[in-house]
Amino acid sequence: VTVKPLLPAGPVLPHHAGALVSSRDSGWPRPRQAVATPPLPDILGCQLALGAALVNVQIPLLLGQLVEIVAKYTRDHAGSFLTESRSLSTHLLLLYGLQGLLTFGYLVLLSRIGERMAVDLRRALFCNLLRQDIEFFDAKKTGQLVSRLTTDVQEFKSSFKLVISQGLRSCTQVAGCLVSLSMLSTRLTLLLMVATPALMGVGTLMGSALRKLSRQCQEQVAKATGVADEALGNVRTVRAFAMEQREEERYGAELEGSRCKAEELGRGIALFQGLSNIAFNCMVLGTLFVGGSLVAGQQLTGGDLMSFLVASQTVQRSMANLSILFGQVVRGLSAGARVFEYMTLSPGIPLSGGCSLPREHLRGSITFHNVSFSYPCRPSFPVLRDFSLTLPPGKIVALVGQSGGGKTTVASLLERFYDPTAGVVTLDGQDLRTLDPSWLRSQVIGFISQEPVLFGTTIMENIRFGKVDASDEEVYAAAREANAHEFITSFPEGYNTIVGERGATLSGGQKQRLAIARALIKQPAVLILDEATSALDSESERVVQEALDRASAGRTVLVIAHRLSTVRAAHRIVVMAHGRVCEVGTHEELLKKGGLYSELIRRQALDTPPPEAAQVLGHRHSKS
Ligand SMILES: Nc1ncnc2c1ncn2[C@@H]1O[C@H](COP(=O)(O)OP(=O)(O)OP(=O)(O)O)[C@@H](O)[C@H]1O
Repeated sequence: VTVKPLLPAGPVLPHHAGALVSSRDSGWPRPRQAVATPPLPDILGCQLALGAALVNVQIPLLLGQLVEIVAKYTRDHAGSFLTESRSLSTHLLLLYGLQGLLTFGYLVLLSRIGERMAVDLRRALFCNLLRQDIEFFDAKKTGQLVSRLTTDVQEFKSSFKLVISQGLRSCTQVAGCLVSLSMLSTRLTLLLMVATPALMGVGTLMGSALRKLSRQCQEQVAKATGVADEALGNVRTVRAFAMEQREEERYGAELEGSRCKAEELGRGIALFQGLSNIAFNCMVLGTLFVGGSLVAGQQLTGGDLMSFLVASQTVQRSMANLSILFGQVVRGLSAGARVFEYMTLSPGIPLSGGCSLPREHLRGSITFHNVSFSYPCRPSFPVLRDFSLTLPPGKIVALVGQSGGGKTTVASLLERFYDPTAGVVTLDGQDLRTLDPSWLRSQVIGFISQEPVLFGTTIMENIRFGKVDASDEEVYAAAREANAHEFITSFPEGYNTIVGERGATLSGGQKQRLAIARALIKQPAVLILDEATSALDSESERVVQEALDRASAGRTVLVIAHRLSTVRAAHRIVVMAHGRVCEVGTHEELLKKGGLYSELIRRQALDTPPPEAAQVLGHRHSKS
């Protein structure tokens, strides 16, 4: 027995801008440990943003001084305007240049930091999601998980970027300009401090109503997209039922709903813009009016009034930015919380770690000892009760019983998708819980289900999914064993044929044979066939069954079957009812016994079309 250390059960956290290191354990890249101190680009980005804001505070003051010189020449017409204004203009030009450079610098850095952070978050989240227990996926919708990977990370990244680019800049500008303003004129500043928050309050109220409307608008668009997605994704069903017209109408109705909402939002934004233009212009007029009377009373110079106007505009713009930013930050934080909620989840069954048995000593004997089990999402509904079963090495055991009786659940426990609530499952006498799950799944057990899922890549890659490092020769051998080589080579692109999304360009029988090749390439000691031929027509079934019979030789095989005609050859047939084993024997023994199995056979014969029924019944009569 070789023992691998258990992977740390803790969450996978992203390294902020970090590269990933490959983990041999899982085959998935895992992020390096999170670093405690912020990396250099973050600090530099903040410093540049701060610098740009401080330069912005300086500019109104210099503009005021320039206006003073202009006013002086308008009054006196003496001396050289160019000479007097040269140094100030050069200073301003330099500040403009510096401000542009700093803005360029911090935006580049910010974009770099933000994008890398988003990639790190997505990778770490995806990595952690793939590690979760199957029960986690039972309870969650795929769309919800994908949305955390896309929309939520995007929202979190945007608000992070906004906090630094706008938040830091706006706060610095508000603080700096308020100091400048109070130095220019205390009375005007007090007036501004009363008027601005009042206007901001009204603006914030209107803004939150608009945001609510915008959310409703997005939800309506998402609804319309959902309808289109469903119709396009299930186009075959839509075509088969000639429901194109109805789907068009459904989509049209949702689109109409989103148009109404979007127009309402447009009207709201227009009103907001119109009112805020009036408010800002009134503020300018008010400042000019009060400031002008101060200038007339020689309490303020014309240049100072100009500085005040520019600086007060900067304060108003910055405060407006901050109020928008607030809503964005709240949304970003809740998106971040949703992302981190899944990133800090730890699976109950680790992906890898534990013992593995050397291949030469592996016999493939499986035993369920008094296993009881309920699905975690339905804990009060027992699926298996005191269930005991032995799969002898190299033998075929068939599991039959009523639909919903728990047959697939037995296979899921064997794959260790779940752990039993009570009792033990063993492989060659070793409790499955002590064995390395990734070794068990990738090297011991081959699973072939009723509806095989293929990936939208080449046939070669799909078969190699069973053994990542398999050579081309191994792939060909597995395909031959699965009766698939012939049809694959008949395609113009052969093994490089792209199978389409979920294998849509292949027939059911072809998909199933690729799934068999994919399972066989790992040379599993134990094979689970869960209703593997039930979705096929009789000709495909014959070809697939032939491949399965060949694959079953010398392996421990668990066949789960509805159609009892497919399990007659099994070394042992186990009949399940109410989560327990109620009969065990060969086909003949069970027929002789006249219990549940013979009842199932009788019922199936009645349901089966005449020729097959005759065959089943004929077989039954000849044996009994
Ligand atoms: N992921 C799940 N979460 C909760 N309950 C489940 C889950 N999968 C199956 N069940 C329930 O467990 C019971 C056994 O299901 P299972 O799929 O094992 O039956 P089965 O014998 O394989 O049925 P069939 O022959 O129809 O495929 C059923 O009542 C089913 O509703």
